Amino acid sequence: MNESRICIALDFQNKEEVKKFLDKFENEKLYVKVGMELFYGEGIEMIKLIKERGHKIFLDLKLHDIPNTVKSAMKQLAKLDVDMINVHASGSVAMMKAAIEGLEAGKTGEKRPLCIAVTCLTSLDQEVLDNELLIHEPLEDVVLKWAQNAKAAGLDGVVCSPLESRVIHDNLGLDFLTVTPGIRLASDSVNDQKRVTTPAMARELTSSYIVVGRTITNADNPVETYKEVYRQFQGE
Ligand SMILES: O=c1ccn([C@@H]2O[C@H](COP(=O)(O)O)[C@@H](O)[C@H]2O)c(=O)[nH]1
Repeated sequence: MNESRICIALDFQNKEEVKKFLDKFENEKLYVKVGMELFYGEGIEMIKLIKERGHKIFLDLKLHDIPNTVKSAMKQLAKLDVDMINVHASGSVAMMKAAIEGLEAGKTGEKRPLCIAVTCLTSLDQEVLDNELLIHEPLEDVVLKWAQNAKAAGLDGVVCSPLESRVIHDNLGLDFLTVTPGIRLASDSVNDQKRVTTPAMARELTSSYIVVGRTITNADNPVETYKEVYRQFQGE
């Protein structure tokens, strides 16, 4: 099975839970996402364990600070040799350029990890932009502008919802990655997400990668649910 465009969010508390989950997939090579919950709990050892098992890793720490701090942090994180890493686009073009400089300075081999920028979190909608963040532009325009900034800074793509994937690809090209959380099967609860689609819709809307957490990790049968997500995203 070609799993590489489906990224499973390993939002677990500790390595025992992760091992139990990964064991269900036996010899399947996965693309997994390690976020704040797991990395703050288990740290670098968790990354090593997942890599030893041969899985690809998106390290989702969403860096957001002044350029100098982000550059130094990325130099350290580059040593972990993960496949993908990220920052917040709202940190500015200067901050995103600094992230790339840090990754280049710290990389262990020829290639640095892919670096992508979070645009508007998939838990936000127009109402939050307008009333809490005082951003009065249409959400899609904000996402596109921040994606343009990310590309100008030399990043490889963005995190957005599948709903903005097509406008980004139309404007910035298909090679510019859209990594899209906010994925739910039709029968799922949306939980705290606001901008969601099914895997089938994400495929139609040109998502480069989909990020899937609770739909798979909370399923009665995570392997079967993963296969269902895979079938939909492949258009089978
Ligand atoms: O805009 C964003 C950025 C990151 N995420 C992360 O993706 C997963 C989604 O989990 P679900 O359980 O499928 O909702 C989670 O780890 C988030 O931190 C996001 O949802 N939206």
